[in-house]
Amino acid sequence: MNDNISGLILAGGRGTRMGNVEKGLQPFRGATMVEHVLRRLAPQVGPIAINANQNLARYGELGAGFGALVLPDETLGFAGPLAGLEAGLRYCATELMLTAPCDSPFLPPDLAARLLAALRAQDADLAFAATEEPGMRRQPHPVFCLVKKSALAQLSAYLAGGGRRMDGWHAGLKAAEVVFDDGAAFRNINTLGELQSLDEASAPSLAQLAARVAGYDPEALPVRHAQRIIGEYVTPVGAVERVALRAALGRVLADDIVSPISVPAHDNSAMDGYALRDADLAGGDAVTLAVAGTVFAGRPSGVAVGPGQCARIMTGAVMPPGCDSVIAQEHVAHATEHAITIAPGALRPGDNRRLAGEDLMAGAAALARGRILRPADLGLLASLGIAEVPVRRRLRVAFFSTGDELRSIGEPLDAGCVYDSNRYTLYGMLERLGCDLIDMGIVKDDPAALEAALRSACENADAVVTSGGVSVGAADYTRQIMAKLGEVTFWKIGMRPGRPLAFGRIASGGRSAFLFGLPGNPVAVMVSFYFFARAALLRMMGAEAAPPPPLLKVRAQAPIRKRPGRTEYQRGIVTLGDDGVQQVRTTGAQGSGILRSMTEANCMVVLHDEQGDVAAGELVDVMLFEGLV
Ligand SMILES: Nc1nc2c(c(=O)[nH]1)N[C@H]1C(S)=C(S)[C@@H](COP(=O)(O)OP(=O)(O)OC[C@H]3O[C@@H](n4cnc5c(N)ncnc54)[C@H](O)[C@@H]3O)O[C@H]1N2
Ligand code: MOO
Ligand SMILES: [Mg+2]
Repeated sequence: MNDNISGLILAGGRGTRMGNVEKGLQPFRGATMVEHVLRRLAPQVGPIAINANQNLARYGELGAGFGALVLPDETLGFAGPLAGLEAGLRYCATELMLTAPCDSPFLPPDLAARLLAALRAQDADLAFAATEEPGMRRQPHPVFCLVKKSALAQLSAYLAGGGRRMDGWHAGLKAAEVVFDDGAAFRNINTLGELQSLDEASAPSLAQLAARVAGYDPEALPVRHAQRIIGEYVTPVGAVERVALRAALGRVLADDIVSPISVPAHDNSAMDGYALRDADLAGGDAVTLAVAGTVFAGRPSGVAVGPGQCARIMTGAVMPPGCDSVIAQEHVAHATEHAITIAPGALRPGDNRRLAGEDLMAGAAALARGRILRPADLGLLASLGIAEVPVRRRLRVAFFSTGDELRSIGEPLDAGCVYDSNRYTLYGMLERLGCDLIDMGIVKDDPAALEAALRSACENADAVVTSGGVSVGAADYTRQIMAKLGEVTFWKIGMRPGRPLAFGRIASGGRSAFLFGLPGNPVAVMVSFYFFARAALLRMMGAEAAPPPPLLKVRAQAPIRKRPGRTEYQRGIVTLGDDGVQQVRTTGAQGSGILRSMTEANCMVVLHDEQGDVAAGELVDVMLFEGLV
């Protein structure tokens, strides 16, 4: 650390190349971009600050652990990095200041030391980094700059004259250019695509993940193993946006919310009644107290209550100093405007007093990141006075059906054809997860059409969900094309329905997307979605804290046939038995083409791998379709 150098992270831009997202706050390898820069820069400098013009509170929270202050530009209108440099230099209390942009998570650990050495050696006013790669022209990086505070006057004059060039302001000052040989260290991340691909570069391949599963057999893979591999392979999308409180319903919270205030802010009354001092009730006899005044909700208490006195108080009104409890007005033995009488034992010390912070204490964790915001969460955030929340951007999911036999609604149903229902169930399931959808219609069993559809889906979405063609039929080209476009694996899962499943990642046009190739049978597609795709998509949405729906134990109303060695998801109907206890029966025929079984059911009966036939009265696991919230 060099106490003679202040650090300044430049995060004041508008991130236009990232689609106006706040660059410094984008998640990257388990932290935000600005945190990566803080971690690298803080050890090289003394005081450190972040120049930002939006989301100041969030930068403040992230910087707090490094003792970093947040400095907005003093010039209006996003004048570029020089305005940040000016704000930093004005504030700077050391001889020198070192700047780095917030989108350079790999900056060199010896940046300060090397720039300082050159600045001293050449007796320069500033020193900045440059890189030289074999066969390329030398590239200056003027935002990685060590500059003397004394350069402030020249900078301010340049800005006042309308100048904006990072490499133009110091004409006339002595500048040292320091060549670093590690170009990658100065790599800045300009687009969300770059951010994502760098994040992915460190991820294990599907084959590596499969190798970690003991006894891995793609032809007979237990459900839990497939779920694990999928969960480890998918990665969350990075981008974060801030939305108004109401718009956050159903969205994934991107950051922990710490309570900025205590709720309630003051001790207050839980009843309309009289606030009093517990000491006055100590005798064990009936007590008469003089009414010293009245306290209404929404105002400071303003009433002094001495020994032998009480105050008339309304629900929610601030407790007067010295008062410990409240007696509800209907529990007072006798009351006039001026005095009340309380019978012995009518009240215990502390009754009906709500303590300041009993709901939430200032500084306490209110909501954890990764949570899907529900109605109660909106209310809780409102109670904290929070108007806007950071949420992950919506996941973009492209989906289509495959098969020559499929017809769209409105088309005549030719001989041997069926209407495409999977696209509608998929639409419903994806919409309920809160994804942005790209419905790509029906794609024929034709290699060129399939390839074009998969490429386009991959270039426009984070995830691609298809149905059909993943089994072994002669016209199923889907597998072949999927495998051609990326790392895709084809499993036979030990389950029913939903045995065949394709999963992986495909790439096209410099973009990649996770692929879920679900089986074509109308029940199989839903079961595969619920038990594989759903959790994976939630993870991609950043919803780590969203718990899976619970399994409940319910009594089987009749025997259920089940073959050991595979997981069965039978469609069930939970009802209330005559004895008032819940019971479940199956919907009857469980064929994976019988979609009616899904509409009749209100739950899935989950029969695990090792389970065999179920006797009437035995408890089975069920997962209810409808959640309350
Ligand atoms: N020899 C084998 N045959 C099959 C196996 C197997 O292991 N060996 N697995 C069976 C299982 S289990 C399933 S599930 C299906 C899955 O097949 P595909 O994913 O290849 O799907 P398709 O052949 O395209 O279609 C199956 C079935 O579903 C109907 N379908 C497809 N898409 C839709 C849609 N969008 N809307 C409505 N119905 C749809 C399609 O007409 C077929 O009847 O393979 C078994 N065979
Ligand atoms: O198991 Mo398939 O998925 O019959 O429907
Ligand atoms: Mg097939």
